[in-house]
Amino acid sequence: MLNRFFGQKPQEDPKQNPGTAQERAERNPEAEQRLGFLGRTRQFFSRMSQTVQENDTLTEELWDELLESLLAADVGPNTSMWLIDRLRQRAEEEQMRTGSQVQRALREELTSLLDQPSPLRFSKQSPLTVFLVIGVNGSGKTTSIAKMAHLLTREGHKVTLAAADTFRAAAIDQLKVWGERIGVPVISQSPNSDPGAVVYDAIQAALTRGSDVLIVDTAGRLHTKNNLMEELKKLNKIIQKFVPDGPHELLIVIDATTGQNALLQARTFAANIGLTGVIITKIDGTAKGGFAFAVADDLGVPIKFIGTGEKVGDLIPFEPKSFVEALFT
Ligand SMILES: Nc1nc2c(ncn2[C@@H]2O[C@H](COP(=O)(O)OP(=O)(O)OP(=O)(O)O)[C@@H](O)[C@H]2O)c(=O)[nH]1
Repeated sequence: MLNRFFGQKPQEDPKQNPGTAQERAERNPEAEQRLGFLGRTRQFFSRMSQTVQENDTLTEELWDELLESLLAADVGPNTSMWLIDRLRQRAEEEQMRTGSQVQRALREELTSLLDQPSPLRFSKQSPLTVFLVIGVNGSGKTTSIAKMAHLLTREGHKVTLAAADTFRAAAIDQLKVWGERIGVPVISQSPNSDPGAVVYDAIQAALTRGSDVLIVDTAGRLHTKNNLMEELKKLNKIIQKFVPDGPHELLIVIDATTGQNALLQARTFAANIGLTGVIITKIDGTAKGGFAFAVADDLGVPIKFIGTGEKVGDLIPFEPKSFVEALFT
C-alpha cells in the first residue's frame, strides 16, 4: 500500500525503498552529503506522495491534491498548472492506470523542465573570463560571489573580484572581508564611485596579475529597470574594450525563501538584460526546493548553482537529474 500513487513497493531495491537518511548515507555517503540540504524538501515531496496515495484511482481529487502539493512546494502557479495539464494529457494518451506510471511521467517532466546541466561559460579567445552578478540586497549575492571564487580557485583558476556595487559602503566592505578570508584580491573604490571605473580598474588589475577569472559584484537594483539596463550597458562596453567576447555570464542571485515574489521581479528583467544563469540561494532553509522548477520554467535560463548554507563551501553546481532523483528517493 505504501505510495500507491508514486508506485513504491516495500522491497529491497534501494531506488524503490530509500530507507532512513542513515541507511542512505551508508549506501552512498558522498551523494547523501551533497544532497543532504534537500532533507526538508524531500520530506515534503514524500508527504506529497503519501497524500496522493490515499486515492485509489486517477480521480479529479487526485489531480487537485497534486496541484495543491506542487503549489505548496513552491513550484509556482504557472508551472504547477502546466505540469498538471501535461500529466493529464499524457495519462490519457498513454492510457496510464497506475500511480507508478504517473510518478515516472512526473519525474520525467520535472527533469525536462530543468533542462541540461549548464556549466559556467569561459572565454575561448581571451585570457580573461568575466562574470557579472546581479541580485537584490540580502539575496545572498555577496556570499555567492565569494563561494564561486572559492570554488573556482580550488579548481585551479586565478580569480579577482570587483566590488562594483558601490551604492552601499557595507557591500564593499563585506566583499573585502570575504576576499581576505578566501585569499582572493578585491578591487574597490570609495562608496558611490562609478561602477564603471571599478570594473575598469579591476580588469587592469586582473590582467596584470594574470587572473583568468574576474567576478563583478554589480548593484543590480532590480526595481529600476532602466537604471539596471543602463548600468549593464556601460559595464559591457568597458569590459568589451579589453575582453571582446565578454561578459561571459550574467548571473542573477535569487533567494529561495522569498519565493514567487523574487521570481516576479526577476522575470521582468530576464528577457531584457540577457541573463545567462541563476544562482538560487538559501534552498537549505526551506522545504520548498520546488522553487527551482518555477525558476527554470519562468525565467527560461539555466540554474547554475545552488547555495546550500552560509559557509564558503556551501555552493554546488546544479545537476538537474540528481536534483530530481534526490527528491524522489
Ligand atoms: N542558509 C543560507 N544562508 C545564506 C546563503 N547564501 C547567503 N546566505 C546568508 O544570507 C545573508 C545575506 O547574504 P549576503 O551575501 O550578505 O547578501 P547580499 O545579497 O550581498 O546582500 P547585501 O549584503 O544586503 O547587499 C547572509 O547572512 C548570508 O550568510 C545560503 O545559500 N544559505
